[in-house]
Amino acid sequence: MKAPRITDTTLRDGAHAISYSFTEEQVREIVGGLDRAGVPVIEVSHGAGLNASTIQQGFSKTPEFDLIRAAVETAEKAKIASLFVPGIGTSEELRKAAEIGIGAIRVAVHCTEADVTEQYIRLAKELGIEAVGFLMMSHTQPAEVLAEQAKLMESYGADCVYVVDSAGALVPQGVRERVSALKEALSIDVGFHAHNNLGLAIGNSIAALEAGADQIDGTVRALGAGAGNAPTEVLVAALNKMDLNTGIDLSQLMDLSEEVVAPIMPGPIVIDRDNLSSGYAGVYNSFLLHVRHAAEKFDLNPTEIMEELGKRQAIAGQEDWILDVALELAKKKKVTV
Ligand SMILES: CC[C@H](O)CC(=O)C(=O)O
Ligand SMILES: [Mn+2]
Repeated sequence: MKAPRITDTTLRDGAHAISYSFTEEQVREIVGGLDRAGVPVIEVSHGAGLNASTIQQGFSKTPEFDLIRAAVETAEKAKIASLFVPGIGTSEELRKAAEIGIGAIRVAVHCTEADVTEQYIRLAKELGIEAVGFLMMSHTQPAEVLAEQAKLMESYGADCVYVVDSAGALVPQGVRERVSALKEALSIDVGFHAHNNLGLAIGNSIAALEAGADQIDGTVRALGAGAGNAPTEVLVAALNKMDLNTGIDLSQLMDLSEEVVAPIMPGPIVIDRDNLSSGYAGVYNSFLLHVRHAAEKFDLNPTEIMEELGKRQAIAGQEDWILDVALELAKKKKVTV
């Protein structure tokens, strides 16, 4: 097994957990710490990607291009990446981010919709930056389907394709099957992005590595949507124990986690009832904040909404279903009372 390339996405996936409130100062501090520790790729953007600061996705406190510029100015060695969801972001934002100096774009789509990434993966390559395909909600499809979708991304010029466990619903066997299928089908890198709803973010990342994954995501102190991600510092510690040297300084990462990231967090990331029910029902983690708001508004338990979204197989981009579901559940309750 070889050491993976680590991408830290605290400043992107973590934004979901703190209502998109990162400031330029926080970005400079976190990028500085990650860069000094030797993390090679740092992702910065709205949690739902470029141009996602909207009423549907949640408004950013600071314009994202200011955050991306701060990151690019701060990083001395690390490559700055951003996330891009076709339809939320447009070519204009992708060009602007490249102009500011990002070195990679991760193009994220539901895992059966690789065809909509073509235009953006090709544009990224024209702009001279790395292009990564991000197959979200990968638990919903069998390995063969994911491999076909990943092959499409490779044919558009992607440098890597990720299996993304958006709902934290996969177990190690499922991760192994999916990563192995992509490794067999592709000649580019394969990555894995975990969420911790079933307490398996680190275990699943190790399973991905055993199946040949080349790139793995983490977030400092697990700061990410819902149940959070694989904590980058824990991942590095586990890899060290496995004699896989990522070149990342563990003690600097632990300091960053304790002294810089923890104070920003409203509380520790835990697998509470909402997060466990979301992973168990296979619901997208980024829905959590919106589900909690809807539950409060309609006096419901967030778990009821999660279970119904799971039954309806809601995917990224269907945030508007959350209110519909909550309204329907509230009406039903009134009728039965
Ligand atoms: C498109 C936003 C989303 O949070 C991407 C991601 O990290 C995931 O699907 O897990
Ligand atoms: Mn995520």
